Amino acid sequence: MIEVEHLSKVYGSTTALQDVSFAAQPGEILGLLGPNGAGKTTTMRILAGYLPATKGTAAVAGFEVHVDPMAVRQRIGYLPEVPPLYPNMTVEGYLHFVGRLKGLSAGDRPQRVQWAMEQCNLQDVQKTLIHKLSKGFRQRVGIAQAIVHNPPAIILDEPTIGLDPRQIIDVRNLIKSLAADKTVILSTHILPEVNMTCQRVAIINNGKVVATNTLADLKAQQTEQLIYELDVQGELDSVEQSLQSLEGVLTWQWLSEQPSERRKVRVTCNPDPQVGPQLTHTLVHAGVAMYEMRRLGTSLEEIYLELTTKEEVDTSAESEIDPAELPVSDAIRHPTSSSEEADPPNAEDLS
Ligand SMILES: Nc1ncnc2c1ncn2[C@@H]1O[C@H](COP(=O)(O)OP(=O)(O)OP(=O)(O)O)[C@@H](O)[C@H]1O
Repeated sequence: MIEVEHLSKVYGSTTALQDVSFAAQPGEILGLLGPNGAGKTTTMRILAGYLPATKGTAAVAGFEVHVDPMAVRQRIGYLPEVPPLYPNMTVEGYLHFVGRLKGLSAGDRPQRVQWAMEQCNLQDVQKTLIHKLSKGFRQRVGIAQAIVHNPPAIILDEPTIGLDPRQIIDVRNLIKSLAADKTVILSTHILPEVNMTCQRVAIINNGKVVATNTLADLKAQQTEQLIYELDVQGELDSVEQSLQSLEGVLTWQWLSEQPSERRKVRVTCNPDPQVGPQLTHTLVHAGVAMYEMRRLGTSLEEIYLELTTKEEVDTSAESEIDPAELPVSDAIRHPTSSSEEADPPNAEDLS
């Protein structure tokens, strides 16, 4: 139903997406998971037809976005990060207005608006002005405007951001009910969101898809390796030669470049439990001082962190903050860069 193939997007000197591919089928909720700035919004805006891709294709129900944008817009519902609402309209009036923009006939509109309000549990506030609604209700109105024309595909950009826990549960349940007969893609930077709502996840980092799988398979895949983080002091060559000499060591990656030859290194090994003791023995024997050796777990949070910090770490040798030293939950829930401001509501966003 939704197919994205080799999508790239360049904004001036910023490459926001590089060769991104994934697909989602009817009845499925696919989570697009990644830290701030990963490229989630860019992907969604291209899919919704609001932004041209630099390369690659995005298609909905067999229609390519750049070839037949009108056909795609009729088949897709899009909730941007900030819903494009008109605060001085009533909920019902606004949904009629959006229905008209989306090409619903005057005869069909009352029934479709009623249906969207029922789906999103908005009947009690249908005559209320939008600016008087709570954030949770405004989010539901945002979802209602995305589904009012009954599209088979829905894309939701961070649909639960800023909601309180009760509202989050309500919106998640609403999304699950919509997915019964539709294809839903939602973006989030929060792992629990995917865990709670999605069957499958595409993890995106620095504009690239670094994993696509069910969460269960993702976990199974990662437990085929053991990962150790070492804090060592010694000649670089001695450390690297020691690592190279061990059969169980698959790869390693320096996490920090620090003075006085003390560094952190992340070592990926095959799952043989003997590799850990062998590592210690070989390094100490080579005259390398070991301050710490930590085996990284395989919780989903750690897997996500591993997948989404790899490249950052590789290229951040000179940065003052070592991402590997951030607490896992902080790095995931409180990424350092700020969110992109969504476009201000305008009539084009409603079309
Ligand atoms: N209009 C633009 N002009 C220039 N660069 C942009 C523009 N929009 C996005 N970018 C850059 O493209 C990259 C991807 O941004 P995007 O908003 O798609 O990420 P995101 O994963 O949705 O992030 P967030 O979770 O913060 O919304 C970032 O580096 C961002 O700064």
